[in-house]
Amino acid sequence: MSVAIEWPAPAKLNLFLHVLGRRDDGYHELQTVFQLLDYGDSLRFDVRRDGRIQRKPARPIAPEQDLCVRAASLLQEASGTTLGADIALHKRLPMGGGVGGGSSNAATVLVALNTLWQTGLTEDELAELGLRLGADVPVFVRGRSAWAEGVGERLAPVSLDSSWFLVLHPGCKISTRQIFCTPELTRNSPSITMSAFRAGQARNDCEPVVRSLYPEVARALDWLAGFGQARLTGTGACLFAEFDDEAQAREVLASVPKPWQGFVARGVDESPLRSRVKAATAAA
Ligand SMILES: C[C@@](CO)(OP(=O)(O)O)[C@H](O)COP(=O)(O)OP(=O)(O)OC[C@H]1O[C@@H](n2ccc(N)nc2=O)[C@H](O)[C@@H]1O
Ligand SMILES: Nc1ncnc2c1ncn2[C@@H]1O[C@H](COP(=O)(O)OP(=O)(O)O)[C@@H](O)[C@H]1O
Repeated sequence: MSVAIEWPAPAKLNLFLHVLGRRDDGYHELQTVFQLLDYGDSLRFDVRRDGRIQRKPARPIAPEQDLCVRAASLLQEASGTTLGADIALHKRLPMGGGVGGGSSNAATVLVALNTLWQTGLTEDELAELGLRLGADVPVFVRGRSAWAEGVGERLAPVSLDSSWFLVLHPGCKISTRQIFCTPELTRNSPSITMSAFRAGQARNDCEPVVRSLYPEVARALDWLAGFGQARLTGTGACLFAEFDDEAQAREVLASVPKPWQGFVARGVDESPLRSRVKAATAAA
């Protein structure tokens, strides 16, 4: 069966990121707001009867590390289906950029193949499978901007007043693990409330560490601060600023110095993936 539909895999921003402590398993307890964007990668699927799972194009990630392939294999195993898939990924998001591209790809694979394979897992079951692939996968499975705690798996949907974002990529790739292993990282931030966040009492605890390890990110943050409040997303390397309208964001994008790159995107409470699944369910 050939299914030519594009399935969106949107990006996220962490509007703030507090590190509250470290768990016995080495993972860190966080508090964050995930802002979903209407911009990201997209995927296409062809269901295979022979049970094989293949990524197209095969590069740049080896199949055993590829989150698309790993997500499909996990769903295959959990559901017992004998079906497979060819997965075509159109990559727009920078990898290791803190915008959650790999996690979002994995979530879209879980949600799309659960539909195409008719495996019938619930959203909770898909989110639980996603968490095994990465801390950021559940928010993309659920497809709602959210207040998050734990390692990012305790999620409460939020309605944000956000409008447009300029997301800037300074060109370096940052390992999340490296930032969380740095001794100087603040690990004892107090827990805050949503109203404190809305009042601006929030920051990204990873920013001082990333600034000192990656001077290019520090330069980009200082440059963007000339146009608005510049913040790091996740553990970087991307940073962002919010604008009242698209035109302002695009004007700043046009002046981004080379070799930095960027994109402009709208903040959304509901992800394009969730909207797509709802539309498909309503039409069925
Ligand atoms: C911190 C965030 C905020 O969104 O950063 P970004 O990766 O988006 O920049 C994420 O939760 C990251 O999620 P994700 O990228 O899925 O991380 P994982 O693959 O699960 O973890 C990579 C490594 O980072 C460390 N890690 C990750 C998350 C966490 N809460 N505590 C940690 O200590 C662990 O060493 C882990 O082995
Ligand atoms: N399909 C994929 N897309 C992006 N990254 C992937 C994918 N599969 C595996 N990865 C790995 O996951 C890591 C984290 O990717 P990504 O989610 O884009 O960044 P971040 O967690 O910083 O937001 C990448 O550095 C890459 O090695």
